[in-house]
Amino acid sequence: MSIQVANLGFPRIGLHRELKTALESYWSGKSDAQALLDSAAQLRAAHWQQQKALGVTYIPSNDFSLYDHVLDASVMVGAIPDIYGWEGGDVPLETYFALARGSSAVPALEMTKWFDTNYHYMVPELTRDQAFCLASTKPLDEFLEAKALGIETRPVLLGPVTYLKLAKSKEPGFDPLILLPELLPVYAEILRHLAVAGADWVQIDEPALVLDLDDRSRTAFRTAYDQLTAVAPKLKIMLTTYFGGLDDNLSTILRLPIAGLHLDLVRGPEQLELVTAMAPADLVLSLGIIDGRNVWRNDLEEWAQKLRPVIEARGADKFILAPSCSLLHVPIDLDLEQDLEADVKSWLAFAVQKLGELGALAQVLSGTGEGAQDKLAEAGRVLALRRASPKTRNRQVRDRLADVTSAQRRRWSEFADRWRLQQAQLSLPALPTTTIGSFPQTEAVRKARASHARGQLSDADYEAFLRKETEAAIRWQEEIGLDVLVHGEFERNDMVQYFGEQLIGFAFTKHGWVQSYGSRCVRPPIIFGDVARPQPMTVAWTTYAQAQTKRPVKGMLTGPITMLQWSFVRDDLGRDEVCRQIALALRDEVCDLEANGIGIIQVDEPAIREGLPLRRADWNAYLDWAVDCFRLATSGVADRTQIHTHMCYSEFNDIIDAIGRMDADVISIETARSKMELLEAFTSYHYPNQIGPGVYDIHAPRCPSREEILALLAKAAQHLSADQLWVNPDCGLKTRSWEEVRPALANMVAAARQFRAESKLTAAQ
Ligand SMILES: CN1c2c(nc(N)[nH]c2=O)NC[C@@H]1CNc1ccc(C(=O)N[C@@H](CCC(=O)N[C@@H](CCC(=O)N[C@@H](CCC(=O)O)C(=O)O)C(=O)O)C(=O)O)cc1
Ligand SMILES: N[C@@H](CCS)C(=O)O
Ligand SMILES: [Zn+2]
Repeated sequence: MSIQVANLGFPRIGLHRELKTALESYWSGKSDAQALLDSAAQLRAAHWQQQKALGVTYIPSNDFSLYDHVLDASVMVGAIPDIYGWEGGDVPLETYFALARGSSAVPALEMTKWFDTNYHYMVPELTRDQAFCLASTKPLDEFLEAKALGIETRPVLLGPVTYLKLAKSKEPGFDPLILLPELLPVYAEILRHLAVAGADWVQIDEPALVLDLDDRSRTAFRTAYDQLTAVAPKLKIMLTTYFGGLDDNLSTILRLPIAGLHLDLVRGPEQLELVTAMAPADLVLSLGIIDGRNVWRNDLEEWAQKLRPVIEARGADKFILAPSCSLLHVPIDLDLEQDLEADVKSWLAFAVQKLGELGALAQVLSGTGEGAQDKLAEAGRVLALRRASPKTRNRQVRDRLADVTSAQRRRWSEFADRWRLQQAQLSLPALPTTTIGSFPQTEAVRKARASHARGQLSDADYEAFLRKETEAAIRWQEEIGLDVLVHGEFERNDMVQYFGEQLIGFAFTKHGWVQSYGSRCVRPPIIFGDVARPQPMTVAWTTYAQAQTKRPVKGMLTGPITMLQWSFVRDDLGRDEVCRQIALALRDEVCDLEANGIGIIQVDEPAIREGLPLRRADWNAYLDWAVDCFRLATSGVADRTQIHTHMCYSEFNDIIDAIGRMDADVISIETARSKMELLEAFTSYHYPNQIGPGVYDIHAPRCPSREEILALLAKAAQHLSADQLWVNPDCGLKTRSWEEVRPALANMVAAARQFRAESKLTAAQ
């Protein structure tokens, strides 16, 4: 009996971001719906064929999405809020994209982070009297589409309990989980359709099972799977968990009448022994042994040794090999990368290579396939070379870190004293106005960078272009009367990649795109060695901008935790240690900016909340080192230098104490979208430092009026004292156009002035 390989999800965006191109062309009206649907179908077909060629037995379908799989689940169950005007029947593409991106008439659904990843999903919005119905048969359609191509697939559904746990309601005090009895019949209906169409297995994703669960949630799992397993006795359910171990939820799961259980053995390796000892003899175990969240080549021989006795004891037909989670979170194909250093490249595996690794391991464990054993030996040889490589260690960096003192993680004086000195230096008005850093990354900016990268635009011409953009941005900020200016980040491709490209210990890819949301992608850098900064990274552009104006220009850096969180991190050193190394490199940058006359420096940490471990028991350890790293990066400056930080996409309640301990002089946060609700965490904490609650929702194209901004400022002033407040947008403006940004920021400045005048506030206290 041979061991089979499963995949849980293939990246959707396409090797050359074909989905991005098709979506953006459709949205801009350059192509029609049919062209978009054709491109999507071509991508699905190519991905199924490729997985088949790689020897995957359980190939996923319905893992593809035009925008987001959680949104697809909402559409499948007909959970479409009334404002979108859907009246039943097929959900038009227009409605789907209105939910995803908003339209001139309606805002988009809220978007937030998918567990602890940098992928964003559209939050389901449910009401107490929510009715569900099967509004889309996408899982069935895609199963049949693959079947017509001669490919048997295993459809993927987002599980009903996780779906409800991710959902929100505008009605206070209502927990969407009470809607489970109404939701389950829709899941039952789609399962029946799949069974009739000939599906053998269905993969139902329940990543909520790796979270801390209360008894109600555990009962919900029992209710759901008791019912769903009875729907179509021949359709086997592979209950799929990932992003962590099951721990205290394990016994609940093992009592469910499911046919298969997928375990993330990368995040929860200890589960293997426990589950194989406790699981019913007929339960098929899908072993997630290849990291779907990282890019390192695997030690397959080690896995072979670990798995052999287990497989012998339980029987090969009771196991499937798989990645730990969907491969959505990794780039597609390493073979495309021609510029990576050969040794670093040999240490890596992207989605295609990972499926190849699983195939080789399955063959070795099954005793089939020629040459598979050689592949394992080759992997072992390469990994030994990686372990011995001098590229991964830097004595100076290690020595310097060993010598870090607690004084280096503390500013000289308390905030109140620092603030007095900063105010004497900067003379800012009350409610100072500023922005978060980036200005529109226009087509011209992206084109110039692309031609520069292709060698078609010289260094001198590219720099001249960027100087022109930066200077124009400074002039315009002066004109509209902003108090603290930014240089606009025109030279940056991405707030993490830009720094990764300049630091030692990082590698970066040309084609390693990973979907962040919708058509937007990022190329996470790869941290393979100790991190060091060979030379200043931002001083030239910041000082250039400062030289154009008498007003203060904020230096703009990405913080250590965000650099870590949005990169692929080496797996041979603790994340905390890697983060400390980045913090030291950034500390030097902060000090260099100060030495070059920059009086305000912002160190962005939008990913600090996302990095919070999924289990509460692990929170404090993480927050302690995360705060330490931020302080190490920012405490090397004099009291007169003002340190800002910025956070977005965050609920702050869970981390408010850590935010306090970060001790930034000023923090800007995203609050406009929640109409200042997110500010409550700061109010109840009595946050003592300065704070800029966002007053302009940058996710929507619409321009906020002066009155709207005034109302938000008044609300913020009810939460906090007016002399603590700054006025700024929710986040950077890189995804917006100048046509949208210009009037919005002018209104923001006008609103701040009016608020100051009406409240008789003068200089910041
Ligand atoms: C704040 N956010 C970020 C997150 N993660 C990051 N790593 N960075 C972030 O900023 N996570 C949370 C949020 C997510 N938000 C976003 C917002 C916007 C994007 C985005 O716009 N991504 C761009 C790609 C950005 C980039 O790398 N640009 C490069 C390459 C541009 C490009 O595609 N060039 C073309 C040629 C262009 C031409 O000729 O016109 C090419 O190379 O083929 C650059 O500007 O140089 C996107 O387009 O998806 C992401 C996350
Ligand atoms: N400085 C960055 C922060 C984004 S979270 C920007 O403005 O785009
Ligand atoms: Zn932001």
